[in-house]
Amino acid sequence: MYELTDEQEAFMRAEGKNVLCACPGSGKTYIVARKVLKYLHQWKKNHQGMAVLSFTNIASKEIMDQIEQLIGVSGKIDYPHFVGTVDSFINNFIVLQYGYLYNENRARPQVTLSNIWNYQFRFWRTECHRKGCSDSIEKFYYGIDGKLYKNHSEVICEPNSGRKVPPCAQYKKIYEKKGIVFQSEVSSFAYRLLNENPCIAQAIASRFPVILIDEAQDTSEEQMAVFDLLFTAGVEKTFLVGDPDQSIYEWRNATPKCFVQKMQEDDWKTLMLTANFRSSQRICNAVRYFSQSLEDKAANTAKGPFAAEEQKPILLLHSMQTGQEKIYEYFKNKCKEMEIEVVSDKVAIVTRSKIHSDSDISGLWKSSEVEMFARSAYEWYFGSRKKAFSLCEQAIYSMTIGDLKSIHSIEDEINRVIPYYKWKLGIINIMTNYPSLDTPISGWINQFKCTLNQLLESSNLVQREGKDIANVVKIKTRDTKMKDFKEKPIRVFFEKKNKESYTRSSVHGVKGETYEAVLLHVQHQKGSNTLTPSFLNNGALDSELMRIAYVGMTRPRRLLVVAMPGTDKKAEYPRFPKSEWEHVFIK
Ligand SMILES: Nc1ncnc2c1ncn2[C@@H]1O[C@H](COP(=O)(O)OP(=O)(O)OP(=O)(O)O)[C@@H](O)[C@H]1O
Repeated sequence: MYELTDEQEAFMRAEGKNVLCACPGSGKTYIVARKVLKYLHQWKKNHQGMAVLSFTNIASKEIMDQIEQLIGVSGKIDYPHFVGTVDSFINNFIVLQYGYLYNENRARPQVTLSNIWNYQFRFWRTECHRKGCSDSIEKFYYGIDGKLYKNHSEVICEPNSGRKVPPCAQYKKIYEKKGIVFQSEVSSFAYRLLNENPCIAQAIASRFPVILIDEAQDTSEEQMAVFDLLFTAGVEKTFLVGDPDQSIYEWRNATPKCFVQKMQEDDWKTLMLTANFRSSQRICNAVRYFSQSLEDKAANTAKGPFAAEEQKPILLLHSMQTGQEKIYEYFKNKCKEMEIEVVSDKVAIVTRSKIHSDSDISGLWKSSEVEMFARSAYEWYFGSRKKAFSLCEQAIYSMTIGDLKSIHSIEDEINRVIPYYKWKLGIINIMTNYPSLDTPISGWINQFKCTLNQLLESSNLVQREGKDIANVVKIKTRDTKMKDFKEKPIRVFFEKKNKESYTRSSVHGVKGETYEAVLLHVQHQKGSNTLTPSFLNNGALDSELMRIAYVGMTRPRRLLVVAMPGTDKKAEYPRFPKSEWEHVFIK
């Protein structure tokens, strides 16, 4: 066990309601594991436990692994405690247990991703069909404010003459009565349950008197509203651990706002971890310009084994014509000069761009179609919706119509079988129902099989011989090199590419990781949500894009290089002052 810093000690002593704002490399998982261990040793209650929550199964597993390392034996934290994801906590302990109160049969609700029931409803209007509302009831949900939303926008619809509520709201009632809860509304449903039934909130608070949320900067507003009700209902000890500067999952409704707000509330105590055990002091000094939390504050203190590294971070400026290989060559040579071995767990080249090459497991995908679906899902969530559509379309075409190789125009071929506009809607329906990319790959495949089955059944498309779902949607079952690959979230198989000697990854793919040297490559790309030199120098610190840059820059221990176009030697780079950054020009 490490000797703890004063700040870490303060966290170990803390009781009541606490927010721990922890800088990169401060050992969040380590200190969470120590805290949990401390409580486990003291625990005397048989039917009340701790809830130790994070956002992905992988993160939960990391906490468990860390605890095992500390106690030196492998085991499981079992009843009465719960270690798992925020989603599974809300599903299992709130929605599935008490949701029966809101349906007519008093049955356990069904949480679902897609609408497989298609209940009949006579009152749709032409406009409802035109806007696509009649076909997408799973996109409607009540927010915690009680208002009806579709795709994050409030539904503002003039009710039919004589009707008090719009048809979508009436249709939604039918589903509600049958106990069908769509995944998108689980948190707001849980909120409503607790809000309208304070005794349930009290029961859960009493079942879990200690709640600890790791990576709490990624809590959505709805999730935080649910936890707020539990906190006020009597949870005795609460710990929100996170770093608002590292919130990079807005696409799944994560927002650092809730976390930051707690830091400002009087009844919450804010604790800080400002010692960085990962990076050199020079890196800590240089990256503070990209952190909102450190605006007008001192840099974090480097306390790790490379705290005193002499090498300044490098701003590598090149012309628009400079080839990528030249930039990488410079970086690799610099690594060699610093005696950093260029291997994938020590050296990483990261970009903001979202799509990367395939997994490291050979023969992972058992058909070209399943790979296209998985790739399409990755594009759908992280990349280009157009690419996602094209991949999904090709996979469905190959499963139901014919060989892709022999066709000239996919649209013409499809039109022979089914009107293209109907086909297009079908594809969109499949994509909007892709399971989350945080699902472990084997679970993702199983969930996707069910969704695809339902969606193909509801269309008139017939699967070709040998191309049925069971044959096509399949992955490898065993791998000798990576035995636990089935437990890994599916996104992992697209985020990294370790085939070269170094790691190549999107910033999302290296979140939480440590390397000796990192090159953040600011590629020149068109588009509003890309990193550019001007954004890095002048962009808002509270934007997700800046946080993505910050996460990338805070991964290395010894060498940080940021490469971007810039040939004017007199140009100003306000966030890369020469006192902290070495400016290097290459042609
Ligand atoms: N008191 C301590 N003394 C020495 N090392 C420590 C101490 N506390 C934590 N550490 C180590 O510091 C390292 C911190 O890195 P880690 O990746 O866990 O940080 P983190 O907070 O998760 O960072 P990030 O949020 O940037 O991913 C870990 O290896 C951890 O074991």
